[in-house]
Amino acid sequence: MTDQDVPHPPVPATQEPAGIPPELARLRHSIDNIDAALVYLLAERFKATKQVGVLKAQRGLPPSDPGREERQVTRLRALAHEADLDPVFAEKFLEFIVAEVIRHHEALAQDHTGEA
Ligand SMILES: O=C(O)C(=O)C[C@]1(C(=O)O)C=C[C@@H](O)C=C1
Repeated sequence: MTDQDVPHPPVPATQEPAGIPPELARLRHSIDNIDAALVYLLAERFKATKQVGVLKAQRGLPPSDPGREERQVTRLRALAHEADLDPVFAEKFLEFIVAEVIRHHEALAQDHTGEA
């Protein structure tokens, strides 16, 4: 059984202490919504990369693809620029995620090698 199989109630927004300025409470509520969206978006990305990992393991392809990463970084930096987000931060964020994906791919490749 995985964590995803366990029924759980909807996750409420964070509980803020009484007496904080309403503007701060409103902004924090918005931040909570954005964080929730980020978590769901990341979960979808990892679902897709897991399938990529299986495909690569089955075909004996290397877990990482530096050429693809370079193209992604170029595109992401341009998007960040357009969106008024620090491109250096955007690149670091992608690097952080991709490093985790590669770790997953390596584990899948290991499992695949271990199969009879
Ligand atoms: O596109 C791939 O080949 C992937 O394995 C996915 C991904 C990514 O997370 O975007 C991860 C590792 C690769 O080095 C490049 C990209």
